[in-house]
Amino acid sequence: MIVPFFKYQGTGNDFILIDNRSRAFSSLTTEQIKHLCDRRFGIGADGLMLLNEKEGFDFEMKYYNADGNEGTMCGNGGRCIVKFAYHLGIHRNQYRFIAVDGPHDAEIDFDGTVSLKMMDVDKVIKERGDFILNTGSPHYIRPAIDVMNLDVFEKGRSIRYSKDYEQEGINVNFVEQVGDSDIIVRTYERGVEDETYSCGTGVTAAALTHYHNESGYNDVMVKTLGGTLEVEFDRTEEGRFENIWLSGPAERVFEGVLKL
Ligand SMILES: N[C@H](CCC[C@H](N)C(=O)O)C(=O)O
Repeated sequence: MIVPFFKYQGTGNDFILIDNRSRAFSSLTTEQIKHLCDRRFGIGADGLMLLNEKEGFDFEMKYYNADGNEGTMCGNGGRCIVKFAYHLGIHRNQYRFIAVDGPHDAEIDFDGTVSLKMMDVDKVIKERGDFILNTGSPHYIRPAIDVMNLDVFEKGRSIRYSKDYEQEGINVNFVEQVGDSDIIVRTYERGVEDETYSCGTGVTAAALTHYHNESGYNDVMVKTLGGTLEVEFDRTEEGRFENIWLSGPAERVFEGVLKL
């Protein structure tokens, strides 16, 4: 099988993108996807996405983690696939696509920044100072001091493989507050089973737990190892999060052709 592919990254969270509108690549196996994402024996990426055609939407996003298994929602991947759609000639003022967690709106700004609307969040569990919430993917948030010097791999891995999460897995984010509306986030990602340079749903989850306005509009700048993302949202009186938008860069890095 000949597979034309494109490599994208959004704040250093990197993905293989495949145009599957012809349905020619729907039969990629877990082993094949894992191999393509391998950084030594394959192309190398944190995840792989298929862009599928979908009635009633601009496209469908099908996301796989680097371990080859279908993942839950990927925020940076969602932003990258919108850029990919644009590069494939799908031009819209406002995009609407369907992903595993439901429909998403998205926009490409004049400077190339991609903004993605995330699903509403109404449940945040607080546990001994930590937070657990689902922003399309499940996230564990642990506030941290001096996060840049933290052993994120070891500490993240131990939470991810703890009794409560061993089975389903969870993404683990360490968050340092550096200003009223500025945070630094480092993430251990399940399915990659390593720290990634950035995780969009994780950054979103971290921002939601670090609101500065009790209710109403909030705007949080989030620094990751791979760059800065912005999260805007409304917090209702009841503590529900709505109109959540994740914004930042999403770039094509290279393209190639693979023989499988
Ligand atoms: N990197 C992704 C998260 C991928 C989700 C995956 N790690 C899972 O929980 O299945 C993001 O930008 O949101």
